[in-house]
Amino acid sequence: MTLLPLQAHHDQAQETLPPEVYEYYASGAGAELTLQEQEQAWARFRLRPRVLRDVSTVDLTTTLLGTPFSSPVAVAPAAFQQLAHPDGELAVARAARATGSLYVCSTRASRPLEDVAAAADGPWWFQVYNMRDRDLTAALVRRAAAAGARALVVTGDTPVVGIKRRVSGTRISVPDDSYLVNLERHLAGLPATAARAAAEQDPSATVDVVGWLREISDLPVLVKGVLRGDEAVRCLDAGAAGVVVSNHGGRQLDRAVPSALALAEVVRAVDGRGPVLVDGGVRSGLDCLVALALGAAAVLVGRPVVWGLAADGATGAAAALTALTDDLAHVMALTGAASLAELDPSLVVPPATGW
Ligand SMILES: Cc1cc2nc3c(=O)[nH]c(=O)nc-3n(C[C@H](O)[C@H](O)[C@H](O)COP(=O)(O)O)c2cc1C
Ligand SMILES: CC(C)CC(=O)C(=O)O
Repeated sequence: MTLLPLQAHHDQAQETLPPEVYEYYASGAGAELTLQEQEQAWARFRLRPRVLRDVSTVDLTTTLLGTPFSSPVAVAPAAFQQLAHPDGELAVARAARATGSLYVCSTRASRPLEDVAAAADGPWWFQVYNMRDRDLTAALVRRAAAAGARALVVTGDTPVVGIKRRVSGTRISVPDDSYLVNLERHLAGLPATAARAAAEQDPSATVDVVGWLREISDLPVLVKGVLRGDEAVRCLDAGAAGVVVSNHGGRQLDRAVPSALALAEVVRAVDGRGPVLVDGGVRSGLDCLVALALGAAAVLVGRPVVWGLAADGATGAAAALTALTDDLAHVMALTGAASLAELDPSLVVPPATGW
């Protein structure tokens, strides 16, 4: 069940955003089976609480790749946030700073990276789309590193962009000044269509991209979009510092397994070699609790932050993060856990069958 403040943001965004923009954010690929199943999948787990523990204070602080955060609820990378609110990524970065959450900035940010970094004014990570023009990718990554990104998150599930039928009739055409804001200076006056072609994801990219990104940036690299244990190991063997279990919010391969059902296998396979983060359909403290108990180091949220942004700028995005964090603290108390270290798989009963 979606937390009430998140539902209110969603409803307000749906009422106020131009319909094609709302549909762009809300939609999933194909018949949207993964999109639908994703939220429900978290609710298929049951809990085995502990009793009579001192939960007078619940400590949600955590550390990711050596950086402390106030909460394990983090902001997933989401493209073109200026379509939701004029402040776009700046507002979301400010929201993450206000709540002490990790902010992951998308390659498709619609505000200049350096301005986003200044708004984040603290630890943030940069999501990388490996573009057809490698020099363009390298230039952007170097700028992100220079602006203070502490890690790179390379998205592995988007060799080509999933077809969202809902928007295919009225496909939003992202204006060039939003699309190219971070790219055009590296593209030496190419016309907009050629620039956008150079900036497409490169479908020939392999896991070698992990080593390349490390080399050019000197930053730890995580791979996002992992849904199998063996693939997680392949990424780590290629030099990844961690992985993000994700199906891109149901926007890429329809019928991909919900993240909730992939997480335990990936955690087992990674076996402590690096952090495993997760996203997809997280809409309540209980969803976060299940993810953390199964071994996630942090839980990223995509659409709820976008709806908060659309509803009320930085204040709305921060309210979404705070609502999730407060709800997590509440259900942790009910589970008998006073800190994240007290969450473990024994608290969770998985669904009776795989699916
Ligand atoms: C509108 C939108 C844009 C997104 N843009 C990106 C992106 O630029 N890069 C990326 O790696 N993932 C992107 N994602 C996927 C999110 O990072 C995340 O995996 C997903 O939204 C999580 O699911 P949730 O929205 O159900 O929380 C996007 C998701 C949405 C909804
Ligand atoms: C440009 C797109 C691939 C951005 C994205 O990741 C998405 O819309 O899901």
